[in-house]
Amino acid sequence: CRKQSLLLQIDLTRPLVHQGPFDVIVHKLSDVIVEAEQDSQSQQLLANFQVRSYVSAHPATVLLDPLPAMTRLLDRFASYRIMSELRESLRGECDRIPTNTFSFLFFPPHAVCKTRVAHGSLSHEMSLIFSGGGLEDIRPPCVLQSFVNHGAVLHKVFVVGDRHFCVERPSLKNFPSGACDRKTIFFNSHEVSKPESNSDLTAVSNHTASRAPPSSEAVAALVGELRVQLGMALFGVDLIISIHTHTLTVIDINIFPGYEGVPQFFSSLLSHIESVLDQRQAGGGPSAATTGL
Ligand SMILES: Nc1ncnc2c1ncn2[C@@H]1O[C@H](COP(=O)(O)OP(=O)(O)OP(=O)(O)O)[C@@H](O)[C@H]1O
Ligand SMILES: [Mg+2]
Repeated sequence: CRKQSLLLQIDLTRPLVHQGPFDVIVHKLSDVIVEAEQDSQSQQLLANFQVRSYVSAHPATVLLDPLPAMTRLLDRFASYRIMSELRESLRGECDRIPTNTFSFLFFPPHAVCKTRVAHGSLSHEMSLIFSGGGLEDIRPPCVLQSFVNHGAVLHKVFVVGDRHFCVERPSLKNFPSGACDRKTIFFNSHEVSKPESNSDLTAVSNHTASRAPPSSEAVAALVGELRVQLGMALFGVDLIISIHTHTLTVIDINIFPGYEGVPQFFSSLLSHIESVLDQRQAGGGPSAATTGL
């Protein structure tokens, strides 16, 4: 009967309850949830969707991904907490994942300032500050992350259930370490780390270190741990490798990232859905099924 399954696009202008029944709902509501705080049209879309009440009325429906898990990642405070817990839990297995928590007691050479809200168009407006004086330029609520020189290479890991794929993207270039009086640089993250990005901020000098990819064991350990901690199946992790210490730093965890650069996305998603439905049939129960694991 699975062979006869249908793929339906949900019509957000009609109540979800009139459109099912669904075995699995795959959604990308993160931006709509953030925009609904300001925008009445997005509020209306969410009101129509009513996925929470749909899932409580249909507990066997698998939601990819569950809203509480996903909503947590809309707040960079929460995702940075997850990143630092990750470091603790991987300490034994993988010493290559260092701290990226920021201490206000010691101003690091440079810091990247990001909005607290992690989704929506404003969340990509960032700044790079070079001294304690640069703190005057930041607009709370925000988070500060130590800037790591990483040779202008970003490694984006795309997770689909138990599979993951790694692609390289442009990234911020290296800056000379040490105290300096350089002015704060304001940038939009999409100008530096999209496949087509071509910004002065990503221009690489001849002295850039060679681009060794991250260790596949380290990435697998990291992804495995994150799947458990997040309870999500569709997420991305952005990694950089320090040119000085060669350690990996997690700089970002993304909800349902743009999988355009992953040709295997659709087949991996289908096979993940098959395995979740098989678990459900075998009596895995709704709570196991809705975790998206
Ligand atoms: N700690 C850091 N050290 C060095 N560069 C950083 C750091 N954090 C961010 N960057 C640079 O800024 C870019 C954007 O950062 P980040 O991934 O947090 O933004 P985003 O807007 O959340 O991204 P996404 O498009 O994945 O949603 C990175 O791709 C990288 O080039
Ligand atoms: Mg990112």
